[in-house]
Amino acid sequence: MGRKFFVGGNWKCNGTTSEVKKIVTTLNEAEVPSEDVVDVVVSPPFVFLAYVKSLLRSDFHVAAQNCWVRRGGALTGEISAEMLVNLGIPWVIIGHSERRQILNESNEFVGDKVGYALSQGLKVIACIGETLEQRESGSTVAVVAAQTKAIADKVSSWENIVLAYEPVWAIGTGKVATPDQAQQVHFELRKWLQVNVGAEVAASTRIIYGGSVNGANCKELATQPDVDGFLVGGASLKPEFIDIINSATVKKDD
Ligand SMILES: O=C(CO)COP(=O)(O)O
Repeated sequence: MGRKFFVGGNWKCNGTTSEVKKIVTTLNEAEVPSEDVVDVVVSPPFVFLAYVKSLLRSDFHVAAQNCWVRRGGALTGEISAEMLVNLGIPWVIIGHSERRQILNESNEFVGDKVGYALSQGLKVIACIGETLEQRESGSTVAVVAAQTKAIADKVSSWENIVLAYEPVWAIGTGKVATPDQAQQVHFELRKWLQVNVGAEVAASTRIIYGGSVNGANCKELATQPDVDGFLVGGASLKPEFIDIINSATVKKDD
């Protein structure tokens, strides 16, 4: 298969300077597989990006948690993709459910953002996922397909995209998707990419899982053939994030 494992740490709106320093020190001292085996990307709040980048070991990378949908300018409070490029920030998370839900970011808006960020040279962790209500009504696949389509409509190359499947009901709830539940949706997403984008993109695009991943449940999730890594919230602030990075070497089920 050859998809490199990807582990992202989304710190969300957390941290003080001293807490950030402590997390980075732990990461810098960790024994983990090489960059050939796993991509590790941590995403601090904007205000700590430059600081984290300056302290962080060179085999780990940083991501912003958002960026503006088009070129910067008279947009008080926003951060543009160009600024991230200027700071040497390689990655950005786009379309996280907290922004979709709390800040009403639509599928189209998220698709536009992904397209613009890629056009500026950023790599994108694009987030999708259904709510509990949508899952219970049986529309999970339709919801994530529509979210993915809005992204695919604005993207000509998938080379710099990681797709993060994060069921909303599993985020911050301690209610992790079972390995089967995650695998099922990842499989459907890969199939969607195959039919609607192409076989090569489907085979090479990393689809990572997010939602209550921790040091104890990561290994079993990592055995699933279509789970190519994780986007971790709460546990990325703790030393167990190292265990999650190390799940990159778990053997996949056939
Ligand atoms: O939203 C997430 C990562 O982007 C997941 O958060 P938790 O790992 O805290 O559930």
